[in-house]
Amino acid sequence: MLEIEDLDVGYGTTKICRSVSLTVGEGELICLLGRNGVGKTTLLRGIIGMLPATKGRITFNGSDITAADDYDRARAGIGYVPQGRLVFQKMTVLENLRSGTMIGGDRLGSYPDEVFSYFPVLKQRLNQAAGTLSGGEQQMLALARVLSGRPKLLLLDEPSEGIQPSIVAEIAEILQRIRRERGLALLLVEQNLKFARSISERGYVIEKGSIVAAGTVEDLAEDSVVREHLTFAS
Ligand SMILES: Nc1ncnc2c1ncn2[C@@H]1O[C@H](COP(=O)(O)OP(=O)(O)OP(=O)(O)O)[C@@H](O)[C@H]1O
Repeated sequence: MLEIEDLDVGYGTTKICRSVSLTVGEGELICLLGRNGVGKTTLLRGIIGMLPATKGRITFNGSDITAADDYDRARAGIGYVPQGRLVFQKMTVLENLRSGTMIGGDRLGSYPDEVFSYFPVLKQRLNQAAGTLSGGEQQMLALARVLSGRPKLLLLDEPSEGIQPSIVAEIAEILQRIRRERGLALLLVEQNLKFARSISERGYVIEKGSIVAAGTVEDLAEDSVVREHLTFAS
């Protein structure tokens, strides 16, 4: 579904990601692990079109999208939940959800009821300002908003950051369910190896902007890989 080949991405003349190659198959849950500041977010920004590729190619569902703008990539089915969640704090839960359906082409701003089957807590909070939700609820709202646009591939930037472990486990279960029921593919950026292991089968490790290891999550959880490239033990 997503194929990244030999990609360079950076800010202006500063190259951050170098010769990155990775794939995400249809319905696959893939993790990208790495310590702080190694280029994980930069790579996601390159995939969604916020930053231009200076080398390499991105193919999505058989189409070369390397030069496509961010709007067209979203319309093609790439959803993105940035680090820190970034919901509209002063808008209600309902207004936040409606903003997500714009990308799906539904300009009337309706939202699919099925998102409430995944996140029932949001249905009870529809008229509450998003900024008054707990961190875990805001993460669920950010996920639900993007899912309202019916993406085929979801890019998630450190969804477990700053969220209590029981909610992290709940989010992991919800993501598994969405994958089973909707065939959604996921590229999960994480530092939390335990969370990444709980939902992905395969993944990559990035260090200083380059992929330094790839394999099953069990391979990546080996002591030697963790010691050399990651922060968290399993
Ligand atoms: N807007 C920017 N302009 C210039 N450099 C940036 C910008 N954003 C990030 N960087 C630099 O790019 C490098 C990689 O940052 P990035 O946010 O991609 O790392 P990360 O792996 O996602 O880190 P974290 O886990 O801490 O979020 C860092 O050296 C960072 O300082």
